Amino acid sequence: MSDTTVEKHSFQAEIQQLLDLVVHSLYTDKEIFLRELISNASDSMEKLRLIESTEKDIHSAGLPLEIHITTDAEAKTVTIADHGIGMTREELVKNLGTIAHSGTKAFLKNMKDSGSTPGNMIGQFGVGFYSAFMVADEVKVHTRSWRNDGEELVWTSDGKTGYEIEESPGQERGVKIVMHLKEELSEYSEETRLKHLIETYSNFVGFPIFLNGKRINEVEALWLKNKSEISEEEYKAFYQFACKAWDEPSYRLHFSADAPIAINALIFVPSENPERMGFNKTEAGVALYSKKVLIDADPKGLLPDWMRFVKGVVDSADIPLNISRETMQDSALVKKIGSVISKRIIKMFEKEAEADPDKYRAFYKKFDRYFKEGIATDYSSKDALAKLLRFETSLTDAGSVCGFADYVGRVKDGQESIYYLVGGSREQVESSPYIEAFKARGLEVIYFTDAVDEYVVEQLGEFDGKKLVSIRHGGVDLEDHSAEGDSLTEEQTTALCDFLKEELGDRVTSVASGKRLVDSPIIALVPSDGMSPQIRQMMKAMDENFKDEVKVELEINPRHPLVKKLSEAKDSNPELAKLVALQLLDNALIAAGLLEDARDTVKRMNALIEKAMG
Ligand SMILES: Nc1ncnc2c1ncn2[C@@H]1O[C@H](COP(=O)(O)OP(=O)(O)OP(=O)(O)O)[C@@H](O)[C@H]1O
Repeated sequence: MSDTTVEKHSFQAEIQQLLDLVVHSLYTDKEIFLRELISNASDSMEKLRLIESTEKDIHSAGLPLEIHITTDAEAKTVTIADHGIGMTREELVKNLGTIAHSGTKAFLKNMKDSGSTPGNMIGQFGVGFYSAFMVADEVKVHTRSWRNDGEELVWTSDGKTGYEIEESPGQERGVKIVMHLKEELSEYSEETRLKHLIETYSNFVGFPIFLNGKRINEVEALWLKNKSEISEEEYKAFYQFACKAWDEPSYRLHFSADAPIAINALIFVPSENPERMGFNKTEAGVALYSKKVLIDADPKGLLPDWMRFVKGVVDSADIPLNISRETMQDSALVKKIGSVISKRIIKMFEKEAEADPDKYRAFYKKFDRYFKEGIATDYSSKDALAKLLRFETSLTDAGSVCGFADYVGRVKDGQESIYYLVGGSREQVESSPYIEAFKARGLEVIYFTDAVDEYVVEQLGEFDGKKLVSIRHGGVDLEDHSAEGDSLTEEQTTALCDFLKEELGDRVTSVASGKRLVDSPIIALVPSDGMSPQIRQMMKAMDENFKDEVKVELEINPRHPLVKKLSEAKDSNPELAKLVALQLLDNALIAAGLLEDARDTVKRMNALIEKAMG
C-alpha cells in the first residue's frame, strides 16, 4: 500500500449514537477524558507485559513502558502516547469503529429508556476512548502493533460520521493519540491544568506518567503496600480508577496471606448496584495479578458468580504468568485462591454487619439479591450466607430488621423450628390468620416479603440445626394453648368435621379441629407437600396451561361462635349449613390467597344475604 492511500470508513450506527451522547449530553465533567485515555494506555501496557512472558517475537521489545503526555498551547493539542500492544489495521477498525462490549449496548439502551444516567458512569461501559471527542474536534490515533507484521498507521476522525486510516511512517510500537482541542476548551492544553488532573485521577497508575517530559505520578501497586501507609483518599481514588467505579466504596477488605498460598488482595464493595438500576448483569470485577502483572481483568472462575458485584485486585505470586485464560478456569490453584477470598469477603460482611447494623442495612437493601442468589447457587457458602440475611419478624417493629442469629438467640426453650411466613408485605402477612396461633403462644415468625424469598428459604432448609418451617403449611406441631371460651365437645367437633368433609369433598384433603386459631373460625393450610400461593402464581406466569387444583387442609376453631352455630345448623337447617360450609371454605381460601375463581362465591354470598334478610 502506498503512503497516500486513505481508507475511508463509516462508524457503526451505534457508535454514532454513542458519540452523539458522549459529546452532547452525557458528561458535565469533560475533564475525565484524560483519565479514560490514561487508563487505556495503562491497560495496553499491562497486556504487553503479559505477552512478554510467553512471546519472544515482540516488535521493538526494548521500548520503555511509560505514558507520555505532551501539550501544545499554540497548536491547541494534547497528545498521549504509550508503548503498549498497539493495534493492527483490523484492530483499529474493530476496536475504534464498532461496539464490541455488550455492556455498552445495554448502557445505550438504558440511556434511551430512562433519558438520563449519572454522568460519570461512562467508564464502566467501555466507551472510554470516545470521551476524547468531548474535548476535541479532531482525534488522530497513530499506532503500531506489537506483532512483527504490523503496519505504521494513523486513524483520524472528527467524531461525526466516520474515520480514515492511512499510513503513519515512523510510528513506534504502541499508540499515540493527538487531540485537537475544541476552541472553547483550549484550557486543556495548559500544563498546570493537566498536571492537576493527572494527580487527581491517575496518581497510582502502574506505569510512570510524564507530562511534557516531567515525571508526575508515583508508581505503586497499592495492594502490596502496608495498610497503615494508605490514606482513605488513596483507597477511594484507587477504587475509582482501577475498578472503573463511579461511586464511593461501601466496604473494603485489604489483606495478605503467605500460607498456604501467597495472596495480596484489595477488595472493594460498591455502594451502588447497577443491576438494580436496570443495567445488564454485572461482569466479574476482581482482577487477577501475579506479582503486579495483570493476568486477567475479569477472571470468570475466580469468585463465585453471585459475588460479581465486588471489585478489586487479587495478586498471587504463586500463579504462573503463562497461565492461559482457558486453563485458568480449571486451575486448582485459582479455585483455591478464589475460595480463600470468597470466605474472607463473607466474613467481612458478617463483621461489618455486626459493627454497624444501620450501615449494613442500607447496603443490604440494595445488594440482598446477590446473597440470596448465592444461597441458591453456591452450596459451599450457603450456611455462611444465611447469617447475612435480614428480615422483619413478628417481634421486630415495622421497618426494623434482624437476622437468623438474632431469632435463634431469642427462641423459647425446646423450640426446634424457625417459623416463617411468605407474603407480599408486612401488612399482608400480619393480617393473615396463620399468624394468630403463633402470636398467642409468643412464638416469633419471620416475615419473608421479597418475591425470591420462598425459593431461597427452601434451598436453605435450616439454620443452626433448626428447621425452617412455613406456617402456611400443615403439619406444624404446636403445644396446647389454653384458649378462652366455651368449646364444642369432642364429639360435636368430630361430627362437624365429618359433615364438612362430606360437603366439601375433593376440595379439602382433611378437616380437623386445630390449635392454631384464636380469632378466626377456620383456616386453610397448604399440605406439607403442596404449593404456596407464591409458587403457584409463578408456575402460572411461566405456563399458561398450568392447572393444578387447589387442595387444602382445613382447621376449624371449636370455640368460635360461628363454628358453634354451624354445628347446630347442620342438624336444624341442613340447607343453610351446606351453603355456610362452602362459603367458609371460600373465605379461608381468600384469606390464604388461594381462591382462583370467585364467581360461585359471589352468587352464594348473595343467596346467604337474602336468607339473612329474611
Ligand atoms: N492505548 C491503546 N492501546 C491499545 N489499544 C487501545 C488503546 N486504547 C484503546 N484501545 C483499544 O480500543 C478498545 C476500545 O477502547 P475503549 O476505551 O472505548 O473501551 P475499553 O477500554 O475496551 O473499555 P473499558 O473502558 O470498559 O475498559 C479497547 O478495548 C482496546 O482494544
